[in-house]
Amino acid sequence: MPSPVVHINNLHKSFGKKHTAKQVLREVNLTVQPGTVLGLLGQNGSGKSTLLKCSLGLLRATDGSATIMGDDSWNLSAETKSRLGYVPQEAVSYPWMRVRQVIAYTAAFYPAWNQPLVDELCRRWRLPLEDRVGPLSVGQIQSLAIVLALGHEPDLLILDEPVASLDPSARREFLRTILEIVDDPRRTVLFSTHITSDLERVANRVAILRDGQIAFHGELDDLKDRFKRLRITAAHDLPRSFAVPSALHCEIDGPVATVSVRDFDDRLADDLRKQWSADVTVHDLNLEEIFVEMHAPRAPSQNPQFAATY
Ligand SMILES: Nc1ncnc2c1ncn2[C@@H]1O[C@H](COP(=O)(O)OP(=O)(O)OP(=O)(O)O)[C@@H](O)[C@H]1O
Repeated sequence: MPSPVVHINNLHKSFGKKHTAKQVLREVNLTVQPGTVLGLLGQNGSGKSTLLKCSLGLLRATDGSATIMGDDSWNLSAETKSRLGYVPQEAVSYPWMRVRQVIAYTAAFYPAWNQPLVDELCRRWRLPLEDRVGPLSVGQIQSLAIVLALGHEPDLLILDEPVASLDPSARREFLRTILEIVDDPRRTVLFSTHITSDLERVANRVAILRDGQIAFHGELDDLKDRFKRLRITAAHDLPRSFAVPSALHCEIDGPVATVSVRDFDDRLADDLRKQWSADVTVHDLNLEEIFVEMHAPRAPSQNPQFAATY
């Protein structure tokens, strides 16, 4: 097994003073191997940006640790920093400079700057090289930030909601670029997003933050194999006590039940067929549907087996 690019070990992060401290992350463990495209999902305020900043050493963990390429995040060496690219949610800019000048300024920090790649990305994203950065649109500033983070061809690219302000064609170009980058198995991408369809297109792994913890981390396909919607049509009306193991959500209408489950396997469908003399069909859920099911508010009594970690 190669050394992980990112390793987060039992990380806690709180903001504020002791008595009034607000805990945002607790017992977070996450390991990212080289060649991974990991999409980080979570509701607003779930701590995605905080986790990315702790990983990068931009925020200090309250407890636990994070390393990047084996280097402690809080004390990253210049060598490790030179192999990193980061696009924060609030992209830093130089409003008085022209786009061309910002690119040249940033390039000067990196001996191995790939100017042809930068030229190509500026062309694809139609960045106005002679315009000043200040009046650029939010989407143009975001595109510029991504170009600046890619110019030195980092081994690890960390992007915090990189496409939130991009139009559909710019988003498509961005996704194409990400796919090109990870064609090289040494490259790793970690990005947070709310756009689940984009994540499904480019990521091979997903991590879901919920209540300050990683509720799921694994392959996207594994997540989709586990979360299913069952339609159960029994011979007779189903009783009010009808329950399905690992159900997240259940609706009953006479003999028909529609149930979302988080731990599907074929035996579950067979057991239901036998127990209720039922016809059971199994339906796939897309990532957005899984995310919504995982976060849907439900009464504790509705599903006693429900647990925070999936
Ligand atoms: N410097 C800070 N001081 C105090 N609280 C903070 C600070 N930074 C973040 N928080 C709080 O931590 C929580 C998580 O914020 P964070 O920005 O990490 O969430 P997020 O998942 O990235 O949200 P979004 O999807 O809306 O961007 C929020 O409640 C936020 O107010």
